[in-house]
Amino acid sequence: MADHNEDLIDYDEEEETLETVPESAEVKDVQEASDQANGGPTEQKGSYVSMHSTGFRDFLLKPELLRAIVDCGFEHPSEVQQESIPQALLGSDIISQAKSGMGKTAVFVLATLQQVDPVDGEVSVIVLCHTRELAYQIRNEYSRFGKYLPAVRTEVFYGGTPVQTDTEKLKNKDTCPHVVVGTPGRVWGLIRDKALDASHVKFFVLDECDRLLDEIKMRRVVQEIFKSTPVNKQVMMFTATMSKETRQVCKRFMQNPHEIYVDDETKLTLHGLLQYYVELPPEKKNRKLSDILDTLEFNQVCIFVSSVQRANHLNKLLQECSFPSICIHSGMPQEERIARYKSFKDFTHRIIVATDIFGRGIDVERVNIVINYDIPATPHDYLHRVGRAGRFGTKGLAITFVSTDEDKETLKKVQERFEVSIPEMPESIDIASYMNA
Ligand SMILES: Nc1ncnc2c1ncn2[C@@H]1O[C@H](COP(=O)(O)OP(=O)(O)OP(=O)(O)O)[C@@H](O)[C@H]1O
Repeated sequence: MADHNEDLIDYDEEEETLETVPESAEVKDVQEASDQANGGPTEQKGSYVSMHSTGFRDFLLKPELLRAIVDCGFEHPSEVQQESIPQALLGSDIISQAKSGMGKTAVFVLATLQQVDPVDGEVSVIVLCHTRELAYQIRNEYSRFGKYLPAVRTEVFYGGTPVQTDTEKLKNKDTCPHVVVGTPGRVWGLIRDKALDASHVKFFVLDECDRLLDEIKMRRVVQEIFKSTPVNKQVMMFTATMSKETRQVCKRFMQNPHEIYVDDETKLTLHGLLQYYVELPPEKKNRKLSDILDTLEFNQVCIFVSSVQRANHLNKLLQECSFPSICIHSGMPQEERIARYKSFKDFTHRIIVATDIFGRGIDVERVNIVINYDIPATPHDYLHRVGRAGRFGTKGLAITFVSTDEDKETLKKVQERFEVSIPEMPESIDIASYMNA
């Protein structure tokens, strides 16, 4: 099959208008009731995640899922899990917005695994996201949480890989997945070519939904997939950032959705994250970067740049200076992209130079420093990129290089929008302030 939708996978995000989202009254009620029942919210893990004494057990999940949750080392649900999982399990459509790294993935993975009734040869769940690496990561989350539910098969389908392999899996009853995770281009290609029969889908999930729906080309593809599924299904959407307009677009895919906004816009900044900027001319960026990497302690670092070419160049330069770096961007073969994602996740490399394909959703626990070598295009992008450090309330550090008036303007917008003060990077930074003990 011609792979003509592949260009939809990596695209430039457009500027969006943000607005403050108040916590919905209903969410507040649930929250208050839960706090009362549990003697108030509690702080756990010595971190910045607000937890509740309610446990995963209270969600009445299947024992197989509870076992897997224990294996994952999850002790308590985070706030977004606390708010969203019970609603999702009731079958209502949900839009769930919460800070980066607070466990939104587990909400839909657990909710779908709990509810799915696997029938061989039928795809029951479709999960869409905007990059191939994220799709791969989500499939792995299905494997982690579904390890004691062997009857439920999950597959990931994305572009840049042989379509024949996907088609073969889908046409054989014994290998046809019950859960399909994928990027819109490939999933639509498979449906359009009748390799994937979406007529049994009961759960439709969009992760990073604003990214999937804001850009008109991508939205059209998502719409096509949506239209090929039955009317009666549960629709769930997740993101950390969403404009008022996007929220309206999301709602058009849903029936009376339960809207869960754990954090209003000004609270989306991660509390465990130290944020600084460095003002410097472009020609001094390399020197400064090298100084930072030499001086600061880090477990793993993500360095974001604005283009494929700059990623290649900077990575080469770092390697020539003996820094253990790799790069990842859309200009490399798909297998190579996944291999690099894995080697970074497995701690084989400690520094990754990346374009925005790595800016959202990607979860690498040990990343404690993010460097915006090139400032991101929008405040939303900023929030997602720096959210790669400080996952699940851990400490982290984000440093943004600012060179032009435009860069300064973007930084100003970030500070205004998220009510955060980003000071100039001091001469020295206390290790304890950004390294977890
Ligand atoms: N209840 C929990 N207890 C401990 N760790 C958790 C819990 N829930 C999620 N995590 C871990 O927190 C990390 C972040 O989770 P996840 O990637 O789902 O965040 P997210 O909200 O989707 O972030 P983003 O907006 O960046 O995509 C993951 O490593 C996940 O395994």
